[in-house]
Amino acid sequence: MSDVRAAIASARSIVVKIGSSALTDLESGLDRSRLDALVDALEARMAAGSDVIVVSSGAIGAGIAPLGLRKRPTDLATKQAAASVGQLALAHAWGTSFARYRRVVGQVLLTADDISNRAHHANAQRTLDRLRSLHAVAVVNENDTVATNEIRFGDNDRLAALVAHLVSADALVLLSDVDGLYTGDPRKPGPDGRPATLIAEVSGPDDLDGVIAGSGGALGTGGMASKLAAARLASDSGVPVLLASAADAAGALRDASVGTVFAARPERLSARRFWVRHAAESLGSLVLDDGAVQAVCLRRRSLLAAGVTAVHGNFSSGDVVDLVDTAGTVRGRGVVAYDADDVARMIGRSTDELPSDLRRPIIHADDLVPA
Ligand SMILES: Nc1ncnc2c1ncn2[C@@H]1O[C@H](COP(=O)(O)OP(=O)(O)O)[C@@H](O)[C@H]1O
Ligand SMILES: N[C@@H](CCC(=O)OP(=O)(O)O)C(=O)O
Repeated sequence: MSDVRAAIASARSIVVKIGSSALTDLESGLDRSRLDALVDALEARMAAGSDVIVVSSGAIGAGIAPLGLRKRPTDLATKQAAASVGQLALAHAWGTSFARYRRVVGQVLLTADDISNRAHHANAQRTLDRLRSLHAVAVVNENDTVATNEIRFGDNDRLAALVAHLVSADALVLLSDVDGLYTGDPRKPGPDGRPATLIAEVSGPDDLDGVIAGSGGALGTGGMASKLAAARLASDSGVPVLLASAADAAGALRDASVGTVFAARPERLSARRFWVRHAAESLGSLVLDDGAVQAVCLRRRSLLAAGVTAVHGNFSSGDVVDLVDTAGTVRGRGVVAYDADDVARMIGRSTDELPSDLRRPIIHADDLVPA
């Protein structure tokens, strides 16, 4: 067995995320027998000595049938209404299913803001920790009814990876309707007409070269791209990831013998760099010329005004901004040292042309993270 699988199999604390497609269908809503099978597998892992936090999608999926809607809503207000109906059913179903084992469940609803904001972050951490010490299972979901387009998590894959980071979990398990990462969407033939093949282990970004991460099904939201982004986020915080089918939950949780595993990076990203890359919301962007992209994103130098060609957004000193190249691709992120209007006055000028109070780099190398 590979080292990564062994680490996941023996992880003391794990976060397990279950996608909408694994728990709900369009016509019948929540599938209780599938949920019971998942709870059996989770309970077996807990009986073997692991602490488990569940991140459960499915609120919108569970709210579709009771509201008489025929497909997954696309507008925010209907999604939020469906989530408010479905979350009640979802939390109740988790509670009833775990009650078969006399296990108590606590519902934890979070938004992206709760992870970026230090005070909320500490509260969420404390609640999760206390639920664990009381032997209750936390069932986490995005707080859909208060989340807006701007602040909502891209999806629960990201939320699950942020929760794994928050509680310093030893492993993250993503359970979906697909049995792992394929070279392309397994529902479609690849560009050469051949079927996509399963990738058993991803050791680093090079293993993803040529992989096509497509969109999700009728009920899922994130698709494979969001699972890869979540795996990267977890890997940056030193957490290995297993992606498997919810139908294989028993094997996935027993010995990590199924699906695709993603190795954690050897050294965790520092807390500051992690926050810049993953938690903070970007409030603007700076366009960099080719020389600045090379210096900053590849050679990790500080960003000077001379390499910036345009500035967008209304940010203040201390905010996080995206760094984009001239083709519009995001190449990194950083904490900007000046307000947007100061940056606008400085761009394209060499340091000795600038007044003495504007001679610090626009972004210091320690505050920069490549994409
Ligand atoms: N490269 C790929 N490998 C595996 N699945 C892929 C890939 N590209 C796209 N997919 C699709 O992504 C789907 C899983 O995403 P999604 O429906 O959002 O799941 P969930 O509801 O579990 O979050 C799979 O059913 C699969 O069809
Ligand atoms: N929070 C929402 C959607 C979450 C979501 O990311 O869905 P999925 O891609 O199936 O994990 C819900 O519970 O329906």
